[in-house]
Amino acid sequence: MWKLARVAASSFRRSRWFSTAIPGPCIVHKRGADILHDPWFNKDTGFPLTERDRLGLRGLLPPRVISFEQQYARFMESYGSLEKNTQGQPDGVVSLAKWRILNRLHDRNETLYYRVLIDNIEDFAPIIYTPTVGLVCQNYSGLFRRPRGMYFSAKDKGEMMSMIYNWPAQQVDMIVLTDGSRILGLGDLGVQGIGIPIGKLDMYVAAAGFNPQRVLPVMLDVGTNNQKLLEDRLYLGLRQPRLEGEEYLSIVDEFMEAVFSRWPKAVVQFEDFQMKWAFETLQRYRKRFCMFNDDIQGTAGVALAGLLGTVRAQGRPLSDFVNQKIVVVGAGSAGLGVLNMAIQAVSRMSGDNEGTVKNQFFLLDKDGLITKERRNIDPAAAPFAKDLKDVEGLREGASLVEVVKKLKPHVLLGLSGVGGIFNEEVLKAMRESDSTKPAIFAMSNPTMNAECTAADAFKHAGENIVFASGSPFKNVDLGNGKVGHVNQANNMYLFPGIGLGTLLSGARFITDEMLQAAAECLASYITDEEIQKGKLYPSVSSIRCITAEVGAAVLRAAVAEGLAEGHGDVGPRELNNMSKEETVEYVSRSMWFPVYSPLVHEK
Ligand SMILES: NC(=O)c1ccc[n+]([C@@H]2O[C@H](COP(=O)([O-])OP(=O)(O)OC[C@H]3O[C@@H](n4cnc5c(N)ncnc54)[C@H](O)[C@@H]3O)[C@@H](O)[C@H]2O)c1
Ligand SMILES: O=C(O)C[C@H](O)C(=O)O
Ligand SMILES: [Mg+2]
Repeated sequence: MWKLARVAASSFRRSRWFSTAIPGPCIVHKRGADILHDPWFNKDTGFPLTERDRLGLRGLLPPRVISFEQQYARFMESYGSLEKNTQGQPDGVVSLAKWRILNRLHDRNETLYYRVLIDNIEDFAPIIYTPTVGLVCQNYSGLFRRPRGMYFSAKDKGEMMSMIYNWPAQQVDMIVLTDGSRILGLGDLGVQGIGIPIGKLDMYVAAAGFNPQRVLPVMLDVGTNNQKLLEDRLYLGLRQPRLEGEEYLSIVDEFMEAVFSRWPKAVVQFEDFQMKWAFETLQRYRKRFCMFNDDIQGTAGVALAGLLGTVRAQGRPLSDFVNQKIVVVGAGSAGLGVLNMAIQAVSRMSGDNEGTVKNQFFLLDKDGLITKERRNIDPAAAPFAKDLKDVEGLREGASLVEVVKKLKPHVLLGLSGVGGIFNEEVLKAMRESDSTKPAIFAMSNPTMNAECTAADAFKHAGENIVFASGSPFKNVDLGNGKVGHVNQANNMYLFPGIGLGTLLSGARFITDEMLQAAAECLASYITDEEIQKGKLYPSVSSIRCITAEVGAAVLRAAVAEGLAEGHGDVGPRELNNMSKEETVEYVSRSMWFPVYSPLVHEK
């Protein structure tokens, strides 16, 4: 236990994001106990005596003042005890216990919460984000203690323009919005899906340095089609079937108008919407508002960076991407997003138009290989349907194993939400891949929904593969001192940088060029040496550095397109004059970092 506290305390001091400058004051409009109950301002036992006097806190706290470092070490010690005391208990129980202790800190003292999160991001991301956040959403109505974020329901129609003013912060920079209809691979979780925007925004604070007082998680509760939830007496959402058609869209329209009328410069991320609404809302709003869909666009960039990495892993030049055979399993918002972006990349590399470059990509959904013979094909999937003459020996609806055996693809990429569909037979078939280093991406979340485990991938497809999963797995011990490296192919590598770069650019909307710049930046982040070790993505522990680079790439793309209007004191001319290095420096400097600021009371 002592050891853990020591480790924690030393990582606290080492944090490279710590600024030695005296933090500027923070204006607070409350006094006394109200401050202690506000996690934005609360310092617990850390209030200096002079501040206790100024803010009417004297006598409301035990007399001794505990330093931030000591508070940090104390929390890490409790966390360490919890780890020890829950040893041997089922994974879900342990993860939820860890989530609870972190959540309690989040609700009490945000400065300390974000500091421990930033310094220990590799250990804590799996708790506050994927995969534990999935379990939290499934159990949300029972776990609910305090509200976080805002809830707009179908019953609020006509009220949203005024409701938005109920949010206490003057300024909001980043909003993550869901309607709960496709939470990870867990389906429709209705109002319980609020856990996802909360987790994503925690990553925005930890990875991109958004000020937690300027982020807003939002749930649009338009009902649920999940019968179990509708019958659950504890369920906290509207007990009605989901709104559809124009009724649904009018709710989202009203919300978007309300948000941008109060905070015209905010960035909105759409998250975990079922496919039909994911695509429809993206088309509807992307030219009107500053928004993007993370599942379609963030995922695509992360997958593309990984796909380019697999070309390098084979010792081939990037231009060889155009010759890779890629099988995408899952024709939903994520799978189609990946295909669209990958095809754009091939078309740029080869100079051919998009229509002629689709041949290397193969798409399967729940009914197997999608060909032009498919009846009632989804219009979004139609452009990727294969002509039967281009897939000789395969039929409409061919199974995954048939497809892999026949095509011997370089890459097998799963975004199906179905756990285990890369079974032993499929993985063994990947041994015959035409690639010298076959790639397996089991990108579905959470862990139970991954198309295969890391251990199975290395066991059945061979030690020579490169492997990536959406949720974290431990590296695999291959024996004889060899290690099968596990990459986490998760959109968390991009969305924080997309959000921050966009905000700082002041662009009014997010273009394909900005997203492409983000993906290319991530792809180039990893060195050849790392690639040789099977690494396609950098370590999560360096997520702030990655985000600074990605954010700068997005910002520069906005400048290049003439979209940058600037942010705060930094106008378009200054942005335009910044070199690449200066832009990275500017983005890094703009990141909020958790330290206790002197609180100044103003009526
Ligand atoms: N790693 C990441 O960063 C990341 C990002 C986005 C989504 N995801 C994950 O991807 C999954 C899918 O997300 P989505 O938004 O595309 O969902 P979606 O519901 O829009 O699409 C799912 C697709 O999978 C297909 N499918 C279902 N069963 C199948 C089967 N047995 N074989 C082949 N295909 C099958 C469906 O037909 C559909 O086309 C989810 O688990 C989600 O968590 C991961
Ligand atoms: O939330 C994640 O971990 C990634 C992605 O957005 C998903 O929907 O699975
Ligand atoms: Mg998502």
